[in-house]
Amino acid sequence: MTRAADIFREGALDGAAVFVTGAGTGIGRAIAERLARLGAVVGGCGRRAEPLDQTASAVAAAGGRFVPIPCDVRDADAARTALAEFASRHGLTGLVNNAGGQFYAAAEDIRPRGWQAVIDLNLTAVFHLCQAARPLFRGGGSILSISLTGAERGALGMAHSVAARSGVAGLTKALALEWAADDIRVNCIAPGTVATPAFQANSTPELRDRLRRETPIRRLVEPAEVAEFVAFLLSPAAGMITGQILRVDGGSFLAAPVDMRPAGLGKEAA
Ligand SMILES: CCCCC/C=C/C(=O)SCCNC(=O)CCNC(=O)[C@H](O)C(C)(C)COP(=O)(O)OP(=O)(O)OC[C@H]1O[C@@H](n2cnc3c(N)ncnc32)[C@H](O)[C@@H]1OP(=O)(O)O
Ligand SMILES: NC(=O)C1=CN([C@@H]2O[C@H](COP(=O)(O)OP(=O)(O)OC[C@H]3O[C@@H](n4cnc5c(N)ncnc54)[C@H](OP(=O)(O)O)[C@@H]3O)[C@@H](O)[C@H]2O)C=CC1
Repeated sequence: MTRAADIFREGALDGAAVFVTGAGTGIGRAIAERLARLGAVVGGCGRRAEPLDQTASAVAAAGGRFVPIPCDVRDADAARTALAEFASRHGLTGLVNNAGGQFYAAAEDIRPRGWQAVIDLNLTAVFHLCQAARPLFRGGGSILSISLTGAERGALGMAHSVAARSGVAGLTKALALEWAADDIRVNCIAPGTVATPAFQANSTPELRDRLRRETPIRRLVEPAEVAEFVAFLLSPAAGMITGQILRVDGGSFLAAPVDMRPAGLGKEAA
């Protein structure tokens, strides 16, 4: 069976202009490439120019349009400027808050700067970009934030990230209500484990095997499966979907969380 669904017709997103954060690598790159193949012009940011240029080359090779705009989303002014620059040239119909991440640590080992770094990246930057996007949407828009499955259930070794993602879940619902009258939809996608290079670099084969076994559908999520869902939620087909936390996790929300604390990485949760 083909795992990475590829269900949309060519040109399904013609006329769309979507800004994707963290578009140089992993899930963000998969999203950027897919949206561009469907006809959207995609603006992508990240701190490093080189990965963005690689996404630009891949998109161009497939005949699409990708505008690399390096910036740090934790710098609110720089992020606003990057988004406004893209929107002034191409318009804006969608925003995908994908840049994010964390380190794994027991709650008692998270120091103030580590806490702040994760909250700034995974929550505060998302708020600033949503706020910046609002006046740039003309005639409606769609905002998606990439979160993490299980945030609302809790997780071991990720207290800072779970707190930030829970904040994003609340923000998603609040903005969905406030902006619905302007046809701005706001949703959150919560993936299970995705075997991106970044995740591989921060995990052992044993841990990945365990995460696979603990996922009711016995495999990890593919970036293309997140990207396809993003395309759907940005499209008019999802016109009545807003304020939702939508999991792409093979059912792992229903299973016991894996202990991500360094001392017990990959072991059974107690
Ligand atoms: C079932 C679970 C599945 C999990 C699935 C999720 C997977 C993913 O999300 S993977 C894809 C995302 N990629 C990453 O998470 C990797 C990138 N991570 C980071 O870049 C950092 O963790 C960051 C988000 C905190 C980035 O912050 P930045 O400001 O760039 O980082 P600094 O190096 O300056 O550190 C700031 C602060 O944080 C402390 N810190 C960093 N690592 C640790 C650690 N392992 N333990 C404790 N504290 C840590 C660092 O020490 C700094 O504080 P001070 O030392 O006090 O200055
Ligand atoms: N992989 C997984 O298993 C899962 C991932 N997720 C989430 O999905 C998202 C993407 O993850 P994934 O593709 O695996 O990870 P990556 O680390 O590959 O992607 C993160 C991207 O965000 C960019 N980024 C990080 N910090 C900043 C910043 N301050 N400003 C601008 N860009 C930034 C990075 O580029 P640069 O370094 O150049 O800035 C990078 O391209 C993250 O939010 C992650 O937490 C959720 C569930 C599971």
